Amino acid sequence: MMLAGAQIVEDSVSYRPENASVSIGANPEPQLTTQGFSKMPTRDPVDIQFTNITCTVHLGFNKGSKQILHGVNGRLRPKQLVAIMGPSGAGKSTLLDVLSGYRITGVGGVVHVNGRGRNMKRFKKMSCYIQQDDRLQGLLTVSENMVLASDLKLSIKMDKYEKGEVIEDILTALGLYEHMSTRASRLSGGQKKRLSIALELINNPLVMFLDEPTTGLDSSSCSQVVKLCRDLAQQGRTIVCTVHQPSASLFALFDQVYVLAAGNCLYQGTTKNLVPYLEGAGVPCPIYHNPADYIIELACGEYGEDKIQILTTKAENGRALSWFDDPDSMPTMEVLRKQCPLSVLKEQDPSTGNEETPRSNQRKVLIKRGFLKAKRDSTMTHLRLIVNVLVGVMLGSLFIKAGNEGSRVLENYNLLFAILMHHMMSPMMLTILTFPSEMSILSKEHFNRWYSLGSYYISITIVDLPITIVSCAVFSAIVYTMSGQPMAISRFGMFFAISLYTVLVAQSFGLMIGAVFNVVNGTFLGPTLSVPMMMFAGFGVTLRDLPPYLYWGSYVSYLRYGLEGFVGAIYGLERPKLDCNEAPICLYKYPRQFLSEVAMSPDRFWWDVLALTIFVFVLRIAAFFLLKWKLNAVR
Ligand SMILES: Nc1ncnc2c1ncn2[C@@H]1O[C@H](COP(=O)(O)OP(=O)(O)OP(=O)(O)O)[C@@H](O)[C@H]1O
Repeated sequence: MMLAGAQIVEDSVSYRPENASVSIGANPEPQLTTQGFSKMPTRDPVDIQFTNITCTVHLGFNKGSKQILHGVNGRLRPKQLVAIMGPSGAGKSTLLDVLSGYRITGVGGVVHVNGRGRNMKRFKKMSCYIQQDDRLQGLLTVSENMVLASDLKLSIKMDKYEKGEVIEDILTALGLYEHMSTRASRLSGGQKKRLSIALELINNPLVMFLDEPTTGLDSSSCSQVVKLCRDLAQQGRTIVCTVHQPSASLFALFDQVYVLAAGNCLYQGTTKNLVPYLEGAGVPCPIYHNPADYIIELACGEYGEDKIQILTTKAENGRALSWFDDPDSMPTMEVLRKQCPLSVLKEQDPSTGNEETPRSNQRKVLIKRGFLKAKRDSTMTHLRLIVNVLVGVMLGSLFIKAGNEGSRVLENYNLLFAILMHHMMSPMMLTILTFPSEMSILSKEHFNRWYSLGSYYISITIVDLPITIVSCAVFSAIVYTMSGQPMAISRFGMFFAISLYTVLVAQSFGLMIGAVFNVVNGTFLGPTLSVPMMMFAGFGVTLRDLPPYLYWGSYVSYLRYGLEGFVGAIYGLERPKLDCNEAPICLYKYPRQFLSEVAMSPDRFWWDVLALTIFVFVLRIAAFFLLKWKLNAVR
């Protein structure tokens, strides 16, 4: 009999397309139960205390700054499901960002974990952050998402059957087992949310932060997700969610609530103590009124701004612990430190790097995932091929047989520049348009330590290479033969090499822009920054005619090396005189004459290759550092 876990592994390893027989509509939503989720936390529970947390953002040049959190305090107890509540703009997501360690800029205050100042590296190893938008690999099925995540997050010493058992356990507990062959993009909102949780549960985190896990869900899905979180918390985890305005029944599912208004804490304690707390503060909750609704109305200032002040003072901005159950028995920091001595922490601290698996494994899994995504997104793969064939045929027809005719040398030169434009624009724009959409998933997975940025970067470079090479080869073969360029393997090889290098440089340039700017700004910047490159390429204004003070431009324009390389490939290598069949006088019958006219030397081909190689490396490395900077800057 095959293990069910192995079934999951087999399913995804063979990359079976979606199982049409598994239909969301046809199957009733399975009941969620973490009773089946056998993976209990393996470490001591985590008690988090935060003191005087502030967060300030800069609003831009000359616009000053804005303080979002005003020195809030609080305690997040283990085995508790904690709700951070408050009106829109109160600072809930910001507080969650700070507590999870996601936000680092403009943050003040201290976070203690089990009585000690937070060690970010250790904390990240025990926690995960699930952001509001579901950042899933939509092209992959549930089981593929899980298998690839387990390959990245579980020890490489575990075999696929052991990993399969973990996955099966989680999917069953989260009611996703029936949907494991469904693509993530086709799941319902609640199922997507559960898949986001399932992916992070793989390495069994002790602390989970969830930003608005109930937003956009119907009441039944809301309570399913919250019950799931509560069950996970009861197993020994610390789970913190932000919620907008829960219904009375949903509110009752939380153990602890933390209410924010304009960056201040109005209440911190158990859900059932909220009503007596409000009564004690002189703002009693009306009978038959949902206390969750009432405190939000108070936080919005509907009953007067003074009430906010009263509640903030009474809650001591989160310092007061008297509204917890049994506040006197709550362990002090000293007790917590004794319960969790450094010697134990030392044993628990893995000696490996930031991620769970070695970088070689990360690269292998990411490359596998990249190829699978490329295979699934066949439209894009086909489109790239078709565009290259079409443009190749179009240019080939426009400049048909221009390559060997002495009277059409200038025409052929135009063709070479047009080819260069094609190699520059299509890959650059494709990268600028597609890369920003990858950023949110990259940011989530990288923050949750699935892989290093270097592994990701190398994998996307490798995954794109085959289709880039094939498209470029197809285009080159079509345009080269149709336009009647000299039929010599060496010349075609040189022509293809320059084409490929130009594509790689343009892609790297697009990556630099896509890593930093959004689609709108990138779409403007990419072509705009390419114009000076065209000016300095030596087309229109020859390199000889460039004013001396602008000559430096020709060195920084990769198109100059591309054009020079093309000219070297076609007219260099001591090319004999050209045919002169179509006109009585052929000005450039002798290729050397033409080369001197455009101020290009025939023997610079290898210098051009070297320059383009340097461009590829420098721009790729620059794009990597810009990406790294961007990932930190958004935090
Ligand atoms: N980078 C930023 N620059 C300027 N203002 C910001 C920035 N980040 C957050 N804010 C502001 O800080 C306040 C709190 O934002 P936050 O997203 O934490 O609120 P929230 O309580 O989670 O709201 P919602 O429930 O609507 O998501 C808002 O007024 C928001 O506009």
